[in-house]
Amino acid sequence: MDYTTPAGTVTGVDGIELTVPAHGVTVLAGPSGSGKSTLLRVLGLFERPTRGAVSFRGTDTGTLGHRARRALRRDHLGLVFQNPPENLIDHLGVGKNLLAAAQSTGNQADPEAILDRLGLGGTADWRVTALSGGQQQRLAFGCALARGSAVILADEPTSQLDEASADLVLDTLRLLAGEGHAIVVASHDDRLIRLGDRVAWMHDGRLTALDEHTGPHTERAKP
Ligand SMILES: Nc1ncnc2c1ncn2[C@@H]1O[C@H](COP(=O)(O)OP(=O)(O)OP(=O)(O)O)[C@@H](O)[C@H]1O
Repeated sequence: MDYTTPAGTVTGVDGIELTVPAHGVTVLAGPSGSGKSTLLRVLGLFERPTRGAVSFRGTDTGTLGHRARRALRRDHLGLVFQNPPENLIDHLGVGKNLLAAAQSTGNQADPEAILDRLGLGGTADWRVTALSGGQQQRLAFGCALARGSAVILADEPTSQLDEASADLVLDTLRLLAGEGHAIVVASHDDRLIRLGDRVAWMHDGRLTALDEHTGPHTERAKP
């Protein structure tokens, strides 16, 4: 993925070969500037790669037109940004955010049931601004659930949160992965890296190691 800048061409990621399984948590890890967010945007079909291909369930998304890509993104992919308020519609209440998310894909959703599962029971009538950052972030994952997103992509979802709120987001990721969603998350957070079923280590825009994790979650060393 190349970017044209006043200083010349900058390569965000290059030569990445990665298969994201339909279930479990895949963490994109690596230092700042290693290409995690770029890869997430390419996987989330927000950017077309300059070279190479991104396939979803066997379809090369490069062969799709703009509308078909947008429909695929809307119906199957949920993106959760780093900054909690960016993920929500602030003039709608908590429950209405979930309903709006479900309606955007023609899905049926039970806001109360989703809120209960996320530990946010009883907040359906609250304004989203009355929720803490961690609660807003969990609601953003709830919106991806309401949309019925098979793949949920999240960029540094714990970086703006205190430790206790981040813990609750980690619980939410475990819950979603346990319910059969594919989670792809870019993060520096060691606890999130330990939670991953697989960790794609990145450096200078390249994939340097893929750490598959099959047993109970344990500490893992950075390559
Ligand atoms: N829109 C853009 N225009 C120009 N260069 C970009 C753009 N997006 C990313 N880059 C460049 O691509 C490289 C990878 O950036 P990226 O943001 O993907 O890294 P990152 O690992 O997510 O970093 P961080 O952890 O700091 O968010 C960097 O050199 C960055 O400057």
